[in-house]
Amino acid sequence: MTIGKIIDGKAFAETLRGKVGDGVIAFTAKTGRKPGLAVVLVGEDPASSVYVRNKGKMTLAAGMESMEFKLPASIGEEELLDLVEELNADDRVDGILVQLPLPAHINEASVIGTIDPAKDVDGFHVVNSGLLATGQDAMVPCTPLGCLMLLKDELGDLSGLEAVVVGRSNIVGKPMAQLLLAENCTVTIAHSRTRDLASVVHRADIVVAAVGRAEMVKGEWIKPGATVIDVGINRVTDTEDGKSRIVGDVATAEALAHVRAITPVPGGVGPMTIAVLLRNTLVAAHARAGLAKPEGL
Ligand SMILES: NC(=O)C1=CN([C@@H]2O[C@H](COP(=O)(O)OP(=O)(O)OC[C@H]3O[C@@H](n4cnc5c(N)ncnc54)[C@H](OP(=O)(O)O)[C@@H]3O)[C@@H](O)[C@H]2O)C=CC1
Ligand SMILES: Nc1nc(=O)c2c([nH]1)NC[C@@H]1CN(c3ccc(C(=O)N[C@@H](CCC(=O)O)C(=O)O)cc3)C=[N+]21
Repeated sequence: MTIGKIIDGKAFAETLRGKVGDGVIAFTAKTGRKPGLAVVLVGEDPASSVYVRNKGKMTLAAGMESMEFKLPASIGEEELLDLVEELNADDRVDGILVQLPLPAHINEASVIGTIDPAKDVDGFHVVNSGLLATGQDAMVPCTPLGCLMLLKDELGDLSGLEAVVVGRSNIVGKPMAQLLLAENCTVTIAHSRTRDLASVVHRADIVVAAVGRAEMVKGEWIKPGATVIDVGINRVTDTEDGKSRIVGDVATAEALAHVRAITPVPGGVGPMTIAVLLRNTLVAAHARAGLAKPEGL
């Protein structure tokens, strides 16, 4: 039996971060300042704290300015909106990321809608999602853009391929579908009300799983030779050693016998998300400084 390839997202992300680092040096030489990324974390969600710490570390390693704002979960919406306005007005800040989800008493859409679209390095503002949906130059959400980079690296031209995106969130599923459509894929978006998910997935040359359910996409659902991108980050407790580890939305071990290539969890899409965040921040810094878009990113 042939076994599929495991796509090394970690290595790809490292290369991308290296290119971003070169771009940062050039930007700093031209403008006399470093690109700046502000990350806002509300509450104490331990998983979120890990992402924020990693992002902060990588931002500094790429030569950028990192600003972190840790706010208590009890903060009012007005106060959070005021902070976003301050960051909008701060010239040192090129990118603003407000970690999601926010506590239930805060309206996420109002917070995202308050971010200056030019600093919206997550690409979540309706201006950016609208630009993406209409085929215009936009800030593109980091995770889907990272997935697309891996797919193009693996497959080259995606034109005409059948793509199935499982999940329709605003942060992963929907923008992923838009990107694949722009690459001329025939795109299906599946979700919790989809009937016979197994046979929908079985049509796909490209499967992107962004569900948030540990190993729900089974190996036998995958069409032989398909390429699978596993976005899921699910913390599970190992039944054998009782230790906690993270797994994706795809049953990877089973899927390996069917796929052409698949991203692992960890070491697949996650590191790409952070690398693209830095890339988007560098791109935003160039646009705000009136400089041409950096090449090769
Ligand atoms: N690696 C990375 O960088 C990132 C990873 N993630 C991870 O990706 C996963 C998805 O994240 P996100 O999009 O924010 O999640 P959401 O919970 O916002 O969306 C999940 C989607 O999956 C669908 N879904 C849920 N259950 C099923 C089911 N049984 N069958 C088919 N579809 C189903 C939902 O459908 P419906 O709309 O009908 O409810 C929904 O559209 C999570 O594990 C998250 O942790 C997220 C962001 C970045
Ligand atoms: N405004 C906003 N933007 C986001 O992009 C955003 C967010 N909110 N909320 C949470 C999700 C999740 N997310 C991840 C980023 C990196 C890894 C990552 O680096 N993962 C590594 C390590 C995982 C580990 O071992 O813990 C990996 O998969 O190899 C995972 C998940 C970004 N998100």
